[in-house]
Amino acid sequence: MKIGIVADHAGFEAKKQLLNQLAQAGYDAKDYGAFVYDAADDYPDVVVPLGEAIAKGEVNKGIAVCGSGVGVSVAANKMPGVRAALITDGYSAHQGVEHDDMNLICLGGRVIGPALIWEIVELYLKAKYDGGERFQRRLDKVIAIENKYLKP
Ligand SMILES: O=C(CO)[C@H](O)[C@H](O)[C@H](O)COP(=O)(O)O
Repeated sequence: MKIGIVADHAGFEAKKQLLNQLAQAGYDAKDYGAFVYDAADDYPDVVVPLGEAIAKGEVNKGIAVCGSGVGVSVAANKMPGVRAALITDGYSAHQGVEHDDMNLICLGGRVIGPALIWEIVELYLKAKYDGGERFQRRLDKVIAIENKYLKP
């Protein structure tokens, strides 16, 4: 499984810590930026390269961190193929993958601490899409919305 990670300035420290934790746990994680701390960077610029990598299939699961997790999730959900959600608890971290095939988890570096972030990320990465009939029916409806409103 290929993992991609991004953060703006408000998630920069959390990303650094996560990259270490992911490497220690044996995950193949690629950093898509920001590569230097810049208090004036903007979450849409930061999340787009990861959204593109998800859309192209270069990344199976993404992690995006900003201050609240709201900005990156709003921006990323404008990109076809990206199913992003702001997650603050363990249940949603795995259920979002199992039921909804979430492929980008968005976290608030100013909201939740490092221990909870890692607990959430581990649950997210270990979870697999269930693929059951009702989940696929709903996902197909989400894809139909995407095709109607997001694609030219
Ligand atoms: O948290 C966010 C909103 O959802 C943004 O992504 C930014 O991290 C936040 O707005 C940054 O705030 P700052 O005052 O510019 O540091």
